[in-house]
Amino acid sequence: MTSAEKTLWSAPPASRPVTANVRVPGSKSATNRALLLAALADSASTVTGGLRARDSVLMVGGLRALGVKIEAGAELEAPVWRVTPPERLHGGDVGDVAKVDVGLAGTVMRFLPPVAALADGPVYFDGDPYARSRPMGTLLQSLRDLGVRIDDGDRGTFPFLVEGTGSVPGGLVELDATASSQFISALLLAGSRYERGVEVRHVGGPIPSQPHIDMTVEFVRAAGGTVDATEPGRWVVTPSVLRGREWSIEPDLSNSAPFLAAALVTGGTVTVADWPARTTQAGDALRHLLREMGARVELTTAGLTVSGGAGVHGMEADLHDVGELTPILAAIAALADSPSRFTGIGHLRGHETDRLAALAREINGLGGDVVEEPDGLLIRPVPLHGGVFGTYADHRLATAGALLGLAVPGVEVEDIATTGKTLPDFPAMWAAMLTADDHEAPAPTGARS
Ligand SMILES: O=C(O)C1=C[C@@H](OP(=O)(O)O)[C@@H](O)[C@H](O)C1
Ligand SMILES: C=C(OP(=O)(O)O)C(=O)O
Repeated sequence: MTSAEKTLWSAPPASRPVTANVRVPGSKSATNRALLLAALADSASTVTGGLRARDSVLMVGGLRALGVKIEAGAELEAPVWRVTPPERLHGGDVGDVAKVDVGLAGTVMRFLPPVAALADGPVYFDGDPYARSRPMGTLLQSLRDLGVRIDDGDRGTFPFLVEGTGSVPGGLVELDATASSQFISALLLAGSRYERGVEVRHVGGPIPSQPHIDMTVEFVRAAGGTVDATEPGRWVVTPSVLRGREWSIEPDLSNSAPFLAAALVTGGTVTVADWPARTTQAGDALRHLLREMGARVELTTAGLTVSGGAGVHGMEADLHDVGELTPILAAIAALADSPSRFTGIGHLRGHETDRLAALAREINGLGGDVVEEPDGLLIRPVPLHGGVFGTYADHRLATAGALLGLAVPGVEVEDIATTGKTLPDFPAMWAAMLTADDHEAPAPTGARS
């Protein structure tokens, strides 16, 4: 599709402060970890409340290609999958290989090759054209270091063939995970099934997205695996049998960000239901980040309630741990009453698109003043005007454009359907939030923090 042919979505402006209760679907990161660990377990599992969006559908498709039985249950209350692992993960035969489509999903492109290495034959990986631009070479080299044969035609990226032999020797591997925490998570998730387990040592600068690594450790342990994470930059997973179990998935807190931000920028109140009291999700940081930008934030038994009305402030923040929140925070910052500087996010150049370049280009296209820095963004708020907001197949660029459109008339977001990567029905959810006349946000009571 040329950009002229791309569909434009007229972002609805907010005619008054947004007041709504919102329920967001399950966490992408948690759903894909649970599905994968269920596939490696010794017996069947259920995954309840998981995300049904492009990234999890790709994970389901990839696991099915490896012979895992995944049945979707009735969805009266919450989506349920029943996952039955096969006796042996199945590769293909030469000339009839198993095929995994990773789309543009980091969790699928990084987490599944270490699983495919356990299959009894070759597994072919490919994805969206832009998947080839996302960092992969480090993971492929790490798998080779652990005894896995991979034919990537020396490209270090897609397409490639993982030549599964039914087992992986495993052991010690040193890698540089400055480009993505997912390299580490990928090896820890599969490592229990390697003959010698896996010892991962990071050599390099700071690792991004620590909460996501914490989530991985938590999930492997919850599946019955053993992970030693006591030494910074080193993780040891001992060989062990993973157990089938019932996984219950929390709402995706990072995907609640545009809705909560809508309350802040319009001076309204939004409550996101079922916010966990304790979680490893990166999105939990919204509680302090939105407060710093001027919101009133209360965690109650009803959920997380964010209210605006006292102004929108810029902030200086190191977003290294919570990089996936950057697009929405950048949109808030462009509407604030003082400048913002976000640092520690150079790795966002390897996300769904080069997010630093894309945010600068698109906000500036609306008249903004955003400067791309080596490891972040400097955002000076100035009056914005309408125009096309490009999204580059990036779900979080699209929701950032929608947020800007609440405050700036005439914003046309390109390819809003790209939100389906992690948030199906985003336009309908957004419209419901804006028309939620009769949805009075509950008075926050019983605050937990
Ligand atoms: O493991 C995960 O589920 C994720 C890890 C992070 O990746 P990076 O460390 O590559 O930023 C995060 O940005 C991504 O949205 C999800
Ligand atoms: C970086 C992200 O996704 P992925 O899992 O594809 O890396 C994201 O969702 O912000």
